[in-house]
Amino acid sequence: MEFTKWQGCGNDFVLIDCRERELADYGAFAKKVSDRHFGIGADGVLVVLDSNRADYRMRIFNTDGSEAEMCGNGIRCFARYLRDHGVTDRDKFTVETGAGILVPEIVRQDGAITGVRVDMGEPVLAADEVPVTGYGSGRAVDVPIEVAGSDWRMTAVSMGNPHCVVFVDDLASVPIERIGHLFETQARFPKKTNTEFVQVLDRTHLRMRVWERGAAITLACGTGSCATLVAAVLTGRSERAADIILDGGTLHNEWAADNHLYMTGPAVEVFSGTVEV
Ligand SMILES: N[C@@H](CCC[C@H](N)C(=O)O)C(=O)O
Repeated sequence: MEFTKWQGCGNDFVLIDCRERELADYGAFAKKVSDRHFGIGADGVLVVLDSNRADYRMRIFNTDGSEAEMCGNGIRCFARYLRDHGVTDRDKFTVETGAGILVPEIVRQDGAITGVRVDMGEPVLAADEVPVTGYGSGRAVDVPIEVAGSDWRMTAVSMGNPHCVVFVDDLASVPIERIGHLFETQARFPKKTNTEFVQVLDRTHLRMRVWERGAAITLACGTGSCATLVAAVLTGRSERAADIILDGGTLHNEWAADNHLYMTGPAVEVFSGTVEV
């Protein structure tokens, strides 16, 4: 099977176009090819499919084989694949995802593609829809949570997939390698969770590191960057537009007046090849 390898802010993906040929088990494929020693190496697998509700459909599988509802860095790579490989001749189109129908748009400067801007839809804040339990059905904003024997404060946001946003004073002192998995599997999150640890640099610059559900530490998380902005605005920490500075690059996000999140950032093809399935 032919594949292309992509990265957006260092969050990397194997992309396969399955419009002509579906695989029997995408989860098993993702587990196998994501392995950095025995496979191609990636944070997940993106699958291009036809849709009867939108122009295209994207599915995303984590390195552990689980399927996620959405992937922010992934949808930018997905959009550039469609444009660069001539699948579409349009710069703006609709993509069906597990988080609904989203709209990426190719960004150009003097004609050259510089990135992708995505209408990421509206954040979901109702606790039972994130889902997170134990905080009623209202919003879980700046609420206490116990993880790894310590008391933390977090804001729960769904961008189609669940996020737990934790603001800290000193990001460098947070042992994410040790505690990330304990946040992911905290019993209050019935579908597990992605966790963003965030240090506010100023009202338009937020430094974020992530532990991703089903994939562990990655260099960036697009949906997580949107959840971070929402949590920062709701807790009075930032303006409604900010740069989210990740280990692998920077995303510019805006929570606009229409309640939609708009995320802008890079998407780069790294190499292509053929893999046995
Ligand atoms: N890296 C992604 C998110 C991928 C899915 C996530 N691990 C989950 O299980 O929800 C992004 O850029 O949003």
